[in-house]
Amino acid sequence: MTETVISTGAICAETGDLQTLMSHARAIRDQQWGRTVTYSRKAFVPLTNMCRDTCGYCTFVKHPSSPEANIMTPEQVLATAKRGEREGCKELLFSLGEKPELRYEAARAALAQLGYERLTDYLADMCALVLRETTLLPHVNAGTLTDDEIDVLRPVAASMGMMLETISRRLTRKGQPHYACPDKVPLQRLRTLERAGEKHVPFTTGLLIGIGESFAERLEALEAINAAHARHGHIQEVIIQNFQRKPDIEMANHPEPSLEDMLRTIAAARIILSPDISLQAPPNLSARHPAYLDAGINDWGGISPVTIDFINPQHEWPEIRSLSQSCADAGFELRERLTVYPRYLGADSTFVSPDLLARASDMAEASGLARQQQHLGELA
Ligand SMILES: O=c1nc2n(C[C@H](O)[C@H](O)[C@H](O)CO)c3cc(O)ccc3cc-2c(=O)[nH]1
Ligand SMILES: C[C@H]1O[C@@H](n2cnc3c(N)ncnc32)[C@H](O)[C@@H]1O
Ligand code: MET
Ligand code: SF4
Repeated sequence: MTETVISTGAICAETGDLQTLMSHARAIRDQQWGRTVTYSRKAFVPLTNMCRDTCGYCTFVKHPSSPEANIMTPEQVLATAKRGEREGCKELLFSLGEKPELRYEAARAALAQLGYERLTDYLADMCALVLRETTLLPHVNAGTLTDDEIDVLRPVAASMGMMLETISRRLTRKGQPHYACPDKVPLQRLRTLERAGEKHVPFTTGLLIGIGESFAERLEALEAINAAHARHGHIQEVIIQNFQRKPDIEMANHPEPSLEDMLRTIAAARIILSPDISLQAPPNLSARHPAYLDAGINDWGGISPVTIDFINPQHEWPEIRSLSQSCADAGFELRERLTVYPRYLGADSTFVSPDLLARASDMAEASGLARQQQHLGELA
């Protein structure tokens, strides 16, 4: 199966010559995206760290009995958003635990204190608050979503996302990272991808690499993402994220994926996925930027000048200026983008709700100008 990855010749993505594989991937990237690599300047809001799942790799999640368990108040959300706005951010990334109220009384109580029964309704109101009080565009990364949840979030989120993580059901068995995680059952993740497409939501997804999946399973997952995009055209970007070991997780002794493994996977993704899907790898999860560019990525994802990466808190964001320099050294221009990609911002787009569409289009236009001015400023 792995041999069908490249149509132009029989090269196996798993064991074939790495340089050949990467040069195929680069060629596709260069043709579609050129020598521009993008990022979104964002502020990160971990709305709650309570979650009904217990992924073996997650350091973010806290049991409701932990003193660190919390739901952010509207005041806290707004404070972060305002700080981001002052620092020139355009995206507010909400990343949070999934449906804790379905599992824990303490989560229901905390939500009730805020006046809510369902976390998603609170999330939607926090998106609305950010839209009302700031210039930021909300991006929601809240895991699996029902039809109704998408309907509630769609009017107030410019884009949404959920990592598919893996397509492997094996990883839901006892002793595996997704054991007893109802939201990490691959069929549920795939259903969310499909629903987002049916409802025309610009969508981010991706794979978590090195949690016990086989190489063939990664390719299968990429094929599934691509098939959903072929049906609906909604996948704006795919993230290839390397598992990061941390001392306080179940997988504290699980090996991290090697650089070569990451490069093979990134290149395979670029070759399998439709060229119009942006390919992203995070710049803070390794000092591997130039190699990732060589393997075919065109985006670094959200980079925050104001908040840490709450999901991988030990990894600092590269300063945007120094990232820009290292991209330039590799022959790429680093450019800012919005959370929603330009192709969903046409005047007759059905992918963004009307109010948000007008607003995001204006921002795209204005920031294009601002960018030019900034560039000229730097030259002066
Ligand atoms: O800072 C992070 N941003 C993460 N983001 C944010 C992402 O980098 C940007 O928000 C998007 O590229 C939109 O601009 C995610 C977004 C998703 O929709 C799904 C998963 C992720 C995962 C992360 C992550 O681990 N760390
Ligand atoms: C928001 C996303 O963060 C990713 N995520 C969660 N824990 C880790 C980790 N230890 N290393 C890398 N990525 C992680 C998951 O893929 C999740 O979907
Ligand atoms: C820290 S993970 C944040 C998003 C969601 N809980 C997921 O796993 O997909
Ligand atoms: S990765 Fe997401 S779903 Fe899994 S435990 Fe952490 S917050 Fe919950």
